[in-house]
Formats: sequence, structure tokens, C-alpha cells
Amino acid sequence: MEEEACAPGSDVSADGLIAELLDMGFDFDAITAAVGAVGPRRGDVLEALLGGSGTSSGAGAGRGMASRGAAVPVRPVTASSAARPQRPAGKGARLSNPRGRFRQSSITDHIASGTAGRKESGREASASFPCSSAPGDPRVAPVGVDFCSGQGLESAGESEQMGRVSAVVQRHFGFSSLKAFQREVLDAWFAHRDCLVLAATGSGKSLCFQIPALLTTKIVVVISPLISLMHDQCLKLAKHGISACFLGSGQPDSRVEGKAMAGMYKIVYVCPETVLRLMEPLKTLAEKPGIALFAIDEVHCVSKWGHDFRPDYRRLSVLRENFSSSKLKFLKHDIPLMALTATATIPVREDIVKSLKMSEDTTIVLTSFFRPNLRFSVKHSRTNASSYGKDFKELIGTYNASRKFKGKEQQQQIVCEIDPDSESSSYDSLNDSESDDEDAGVDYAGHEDKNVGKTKFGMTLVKENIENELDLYPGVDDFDVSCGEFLECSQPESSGFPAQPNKTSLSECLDQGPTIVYVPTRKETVELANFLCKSGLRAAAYNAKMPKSHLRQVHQQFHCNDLEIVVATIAFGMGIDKSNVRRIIHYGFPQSLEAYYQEAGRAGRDGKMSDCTLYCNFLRVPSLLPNKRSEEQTKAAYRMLRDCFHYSLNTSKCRAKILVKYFGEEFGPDGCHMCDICIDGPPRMHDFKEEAIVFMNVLQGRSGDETEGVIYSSVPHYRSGGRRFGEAPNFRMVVSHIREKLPRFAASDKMWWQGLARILEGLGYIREAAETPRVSMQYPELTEEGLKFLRRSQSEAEPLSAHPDAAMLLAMNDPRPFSDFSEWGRGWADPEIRRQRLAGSRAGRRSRKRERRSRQQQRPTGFTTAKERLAAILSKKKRRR
Ligand SMILES: Nc1ncnc2c1ncn2[C@@H]1O[C@H](COP(=O)(O)OP(=O)(O)OP(=O)(O)O)[C@@H](O)[C@H]1O
Ligand SMILES: [Mg+2]
Repeated sequence: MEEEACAPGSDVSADGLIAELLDMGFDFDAITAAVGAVGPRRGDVLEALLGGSGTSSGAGAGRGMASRGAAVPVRPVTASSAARPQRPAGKGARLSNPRGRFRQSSITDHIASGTAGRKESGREASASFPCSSAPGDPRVAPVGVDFCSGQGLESAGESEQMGRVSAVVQRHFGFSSLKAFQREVLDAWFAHRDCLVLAATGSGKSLCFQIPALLTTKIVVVISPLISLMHDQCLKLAKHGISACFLGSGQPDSRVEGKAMAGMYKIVYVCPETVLRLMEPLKTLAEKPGIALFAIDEVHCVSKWGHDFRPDYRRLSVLRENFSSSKLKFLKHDIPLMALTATATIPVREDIVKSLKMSEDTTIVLTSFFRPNLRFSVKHSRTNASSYGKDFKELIGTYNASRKFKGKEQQQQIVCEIDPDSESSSYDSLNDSESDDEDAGVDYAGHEDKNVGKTKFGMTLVKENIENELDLYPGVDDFDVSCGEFLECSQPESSGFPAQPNKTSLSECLDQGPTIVYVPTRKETVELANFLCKSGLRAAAYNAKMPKSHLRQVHQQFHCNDLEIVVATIAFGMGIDKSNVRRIIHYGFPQSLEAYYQEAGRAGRDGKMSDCTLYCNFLRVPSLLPNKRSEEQTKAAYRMLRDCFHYSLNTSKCRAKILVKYFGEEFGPDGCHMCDICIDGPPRMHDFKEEAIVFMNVLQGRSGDETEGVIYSSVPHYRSGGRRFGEAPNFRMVVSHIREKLPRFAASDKMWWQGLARILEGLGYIREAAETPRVSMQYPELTEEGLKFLRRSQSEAEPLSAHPDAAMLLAMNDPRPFSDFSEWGRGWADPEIRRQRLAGSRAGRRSRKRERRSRQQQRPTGFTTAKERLAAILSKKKRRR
């Protein structure tokens, strides 16, 4: 073999080249094979190595080489090869550095040297393709992404290096090109910079950290919050010919961890809890074969202000602290951090960079959050069992019609065998209340801090009971899997490039593809799925408390298109990457717009038109789900819920515009032309001046309408938090006062007044005085602007025109009898009215008692009291023993 000799035209000696390539992280066997095949020319060898798969290992490498006609036997990395010290067999090889350790080289060298044949080893190369971000602190690289086509890359004068990356991407994933933002992210990685990636759901963030694993023999470590997410990604990677595994509590094979830490898998997924435990093995891995980067997926979990806070994510700052060149002397550069999310508001972004201790020159790659193929709409509904029929009629009709069209298929009902009635759901009984009194929600939220509340049945609502009914956030081991090791498949899956947005009409494409319905409680998943199954659909329930085997089955059937509808809690959210989900229905308020957008983002990942509908009760203020929160977090949680509530009540602004604005993006003057607001247009404007003056005069505590002889200052003032007694009036009392004192407002609805308060707050005329503002206004107080308006209104005839919001419209179109306590109490002084009401309530009590009795008599057991039933159960147990 001529490897020792300097072949004519070669730029370095063979062993020097081998040393250099080993230093870059390539596998020794692959290098020697490549040198043997194409000669000791760095350019050729690199081309052979990169062209094969971009890596010295893996089946892909072998295929790539073979396709070029270079008969280089490239061995996949195995436990033995990975663990074995990579020493050259050839004599005189100079492989180790003076300390006898392998030194991580620049990734840029690795790629750049492929073309820059005469570049000296170890010399820094500039980033291989242009970055639009100006150097700064931190750098923001806004990138226009054509979500559906990934276009925009061609125009940028694609570098040759990038061509190589594209070839690797094409070979493994079947994508014709990288998206512009993916290039930006890779650019940051080539330059060893930390990178925060903010890109829409389904835009292809995963590829950003998967590609580096294909360009080097170093390992990519991905921190991910859920086992199901890791599982799905590992499975896909295996199909694309890339070995991967996941570690953590869900990993059933104890040997996988050891193999992963020996560098056997190209990509290692870990949950944050596990990464903290594996610090020492990871340091060894960083030395050999090397860690190409730490990717922190769904990084919004880091932030306390995000919607999915996970305390262990916060501790991931250890990555920057421990894997820097100052800590690990064998590192030439800090191991880059790549943090990725689709749902981070501006404060959350700042929190992420700070909490993870990302470097000062972190590149921020920001794409549009806009999803042009998602059509958003909001509908009013009581969102309980009584409204299923009405709300799902169309959906049931659509699926049944398409089934009839395709031919009758076998019905499948895989709703878990849980009888919803057998579970006592405190939360639901609270929610089932048909009262439209918003304070039900507010009061409930107020009970949260004390951990205890009362349902309308007087049952004690203990926090643990409530939590048992909710999937507050999915735990890391949300999904149990039978295997955690995913070796590359011999037949990589060639995934097609997502289709362009379909030009066919929405209704035509909507009847294909499955639907996910998100409901707030576990009980509702079962109830609604049962209802849909009974209506002839193939539906299944999914929540964290269901048997793992069931969850696995749902995942599998959902991915194989065997299910039409999955009714789920938030446990079925992050990372669900099924291309043809056509509808996302939220049946009840989400807790934040981040969560909503994240879940809605499961739809239309193939770029085709998809529907995202939120059903919610406009007349009922949503309540905060119980969770452990600090005071500050409670405030933030209320703010998020309030934004969500306001989004649902909006009647005048494009929904897509509101959603992207929430993430700090300006959308331009035009709307999406698809959402219910863009299609239906805003309602007629009203002049609210008269009502505004009355309301604000009451707040001011003075007579505003002398003609009616009203003394507004008689409004009782209540203590609020730390405020001084009498400082701001309670909203409910303000409205009661107006209703009582001004006959023309006697039948007005409190929700209508809340709507007016939202308008006035939007104009800056009033503000919330409570220390912890809730979802709707509790203690309104006038601002300077409000006072100016009042003064102006006396002399000027300027109207106060605004669009009524959805709750106001509902109250205006469907006036309800004014039926709160003060109404019931009115007339109480009249003995006749009192007698009638008491008789009514006694009769009501009697009839309820009769009903209860008859129900008991119908029971097959014949037991009448709970005591008797208990005694019977005990004696039965005794007999069995
Ligand atoms: N360059 C590309 N060209 C075409 N399709 C791509 C490209 N990159 C990724 N995709 C496809 O986009 C889809 C979504 O990718 P991915 O799961 O990485 O999205 P994501 O941004 O992580 O979304 P989420 O925020 O919901 O997790 C995948 O099915 C993937 O195959
Ligand atoms: Mg993702």
C-alpha cells in the first residue's frame, strides 16, 4: 500500500492525513478504507467520507461510496469499534496530541477542508455559508421561510459545502433541499456558536440537530421532555438509516445506556433528569468519540414563564458550565448548545438564554410563526356532554359520508374500558355547573391557593383530587415503549417533500386525515370518545392515566391511519408529527395561547389546508387549573389564561395575526384571509359612550347622571389584596349598583359589562387594581386617560365606537333573564313573594328527594343507604376470604 508515500498531487502524507481526519472525529477504519480507495488526497478522501454519508459509520456510508463506484468497505459503528481506542495500524502514525489525548477539531475544518484541499489542519475556517445575522449580542437572524416548499435556498448562491450537506440530507431524508432557517442553524453550528431556534411547529427543527450527526462521527445528544417524543424520533431516524436511542426512566434495556455512552448511537435522546445524572459519562463521551452538540428540544420548558415549565430543564445550565473548553482541556471549542422551540414569547426567549447560560454571541434564528395552511376559528359552546351532539354533528357527518364513499369498514372502538360515571370527578362537577356566573370560575381559582374548594354539591375539593383528573403537564415517562434502541434500518425511508398548499377547496381536503380533539380533563376524553364511537366513528381516548398498552395502541393506530379521532388531554401534544392531521379541535379553554398554538401545530404538517377550531363558553370565565405555583407564576399563569380568553372573544382581528403577534411577530396589514374573522368580517360597530360614562362615573365614586338622581358614591368598596379599604370598587358591585339605580340597565348582563370593561381597558381608560389580576376584571379603577375622557365627554359629542366582543354579542342577541342572587333577593321584603319563593324551593327540595328515592329503589342491589352498601361489600369480601 502506498499510504506512506506522498502520491503525486497529494497535499499531505497519508499518515498525516489519517491523523488529521481522526482528529476531526472520523472513524479510523473508514479513513483507511477511503485512503486505500481514492489515494491520500485530502479532498478526495473527504469527498469519499462525506459523500458516503457524511460519516464514517452507518449503512448510509457504505451505500454512498458504493454509488460512486468506490469499493470501500465501511463498517457501521458497533459497540466494539466505538469503544475501541482508535489507533492507526500504520507505522509512524501521528495521532495523539502531546498529552496523549485526541483533540476535538473544528467542525468547520471538517467540512471546509473537503474543498479547501490545501488548508492546514486545525486552522479556523469561516462559516461555510452566509449568515444574515449581524454580529451582535445576541444575534438575531430573521429568516423568511417558505414553510411548505422550503424554497429560498437556491437563490442564496449555495456553497459547495452546503451542496455536500444537501446531498447527505437528500440521501438520508429524501428532502431536495434544506430550508433557509435550517441553513442558518447549521451555519451557527459550523462556527461553534450556541443557537436559539424559534421556528413554527412542523417547520423541521429536528433536522437542524440531526444533520450534524451525519456530518461527523461525533455524537449528538438531544434533550427532550417526553419519552413518546423521543421514541417517535428514534423510530423515524432508524427508518432513515441513522442509529439512535433514548435514555431515561422509560428505557427498558439497561444495556442501552452503556452502549450510548460508548458512542454506539449517532443520536442519543435523553430527558433532562437523566442528562444531569450522566454528567461524568458524557464527559468521557465528549473526549471520545466526541459530542457534536447538545440540542435542547422544546426549550420553552426551561422558562417559568412558558406554558410547559419543567424544573429539571432549568438545571441544564450545567451543560454550558461543564462542556466548555475552559473546563475540558481536550476541547478546542465549547460544545455548542442548540435550543429549539416553536412557542416562546419574547420574555421566554430571554429567560431561556439566561437560564441555560448560553454564550453571549448566541445566534438567534427566528422564522415566522405563521402557518399559512391553518385556518383558525372559535365557536361558542357549553363544551359539556349536552353539547356534543350539536358540536360534533358536522364532523360525524363528514367521516360517515367519506366512509360510505369508500365502502363500509369495520368499526373499531378502542375507547379504554373506563366507565366515566364510576369516576368521581370533582373538577368536572365544578365544570358541569350550568351557571353562567363568571365568578364561579374566579372563586374557584381563588381557592386554589388554599388547596381546597367546594363544589356546588358541597363536596370538598381537595387539590390532589383535582390533579388526579387533569394532565397538568405530561410527565417524562408519559409513554412506555417496548424498546429504546433504534438501529439503522437497511432500507432508509425516503420521506417525500411536503406538498405545496393544496389548491383544492378546504372542504374537499378536510374530509381526509384524522382529527385530534383536546379536552381539559381525563374524564372528558373517555366520555367524548365514547360518544363519537357510538356515533359510528373510529375514535379513541388518550390520557396519561390510561394503561400503557392502550396508549401504545392509540399511537400505533393513529400513525397507521386506523383511527379517525383521538380525544386527548395535553398528554398527546408535543412532538406528534403526523403529516395528515386535518383538524385540531380544542373543546374547552387551553391554559395559554402558547399551549394552544403548540397543539394546533399538530395539524397540516404536510402543508395542506387544515382546520383549528376552539369551542369554548364565552359566558364563562376560564379558571386556572390547579398546579403548584409561586405568586409570580400565578400572576403569569393568569396573564396567559387572560390572553387566551381575549383571543376567543375577539371579533375584529385576524386570528392568525393575534397568534403570531403573541410571539412578537408583526404580520403586515393583511390578515390570513382564512380565519372566521377574515371570512365573516367584524360585527357592526356600536357607540358605547353612554354606558362608558355611566360605568366610569360609578368608578369615580361620584354622581355622573344628576338627572336620574343617582348617587354613585354609595357603591360599596371592598378590600382587595393589599389595597386599602375603599380604594377600588368590586366589579360585581359596580354592575349591581348600575342595574339597581338605573332602570334602563336593570336587565343588563354582567358579561356585557365585562366586555365594556375590556374595551375601556384596551383604550387605557380603566385598569385592574387587584395585585394579582385574574382573567376578567375584578377591581376596575380609572386612569388619567379615563378622567380626561370623562371631562371631554361633557363638552364634546365624540362617540366611543368599538366592535362588541363575542360575549357582548351573545348577551345582546340572546338576553338572559337577570338571575343572580341580587335578583332572587329583590322583592324579598314582600311577604307574598317570600312565601311563593320559599314554597317553590321547598317543593323543589321535595321533588329532588323523591327522585333520589326512586333512583335508589331502581338499584338492583336494593340497598338504600351507603352504610348498607358498605356492609354488604365488606361481608362479600369476608366470604371470599
Ligand atoms: N428541509 C425539509 N424539506 C422538507 N421537509 C422537511 C424538511 N425538514 C423537515 N421536514 C419535514 O417537516 C416535518 C416536521 O418536522 P419536525 O418534526 O422536525 O418539526 P418541528 O419544527 O420540530 O415541529 P414541532 O415544533 O411541532 O416539534 C417532518 O415530517 C419533516 O420530515
Ligand atoms: Mg420538534
